Amino acid sequence: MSPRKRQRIWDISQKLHADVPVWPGDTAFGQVDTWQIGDGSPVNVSALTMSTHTGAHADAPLHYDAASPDIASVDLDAYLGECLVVDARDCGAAIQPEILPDLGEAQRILFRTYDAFPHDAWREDFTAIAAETVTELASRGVRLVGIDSPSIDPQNSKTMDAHKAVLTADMRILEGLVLDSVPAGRYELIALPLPIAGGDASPVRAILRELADAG
Ligand SMILES: Nc1ccccc1C(=O)C[C@H](N)C(=O)O
Ligand SMILES: [Zn+2]
Ligand SMILES: [Zn+2]
Repeated sequence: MSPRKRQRIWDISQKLHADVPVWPGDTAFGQVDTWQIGDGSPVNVSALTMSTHTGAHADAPLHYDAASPDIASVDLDAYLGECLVVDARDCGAAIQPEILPDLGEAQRILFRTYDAFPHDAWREDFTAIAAETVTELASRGVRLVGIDSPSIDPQNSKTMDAHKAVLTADMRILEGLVLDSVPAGRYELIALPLPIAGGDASPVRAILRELADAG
């Protein structure tokens, strides 16, 4: 029997550290030592302080609707399975429906909007997703929409139109992905949120894996 071909993996998560850019006014990432090896302790243990929306993360419906489920209550199947990565660079303020390619059978769509992900500084001019695009994706059977931007709505949005369109279609959201090294195409997505009780979002370790049937 021929050896099983290793499927390539792309890590599409941001590294978490003290200087990771966060939403203006939100909680900065912090890490402190609780115990350290030596002085009577056999182990190192630290404690984290962070916004639930730090780095690559999954929004819970609770984030944009107070009566909706928390991140511990969402089904996991939306965050695991075949996805389509779409090159949406040069879309300006928001991704419009007209740029959508033929999605085939894809139920998960990830949009790349950066040439180079801004790891070192907050960029407020990020590309969002027009609510009409969310609605069009839902009409084509899409269950999860992801993006490398920190939000699917513009930073100054007060109406959260894209999130509300997601709520209407009961879709799921991934934000803060890093897609710089990922060519447009079909992949297996694995990006599972933590079961944080009452959580409005959860960090995820998001990866893409080459599909077994890829040529
Ligand atoms: N931390 C925040 C604080 C206030 C308002 C928005 C944010 C966000 O991070 C945006 C979020 N990722 C979103 O789901 O749109
Ligand atoms: Zn978020
Ligand atoms: Zn969001």
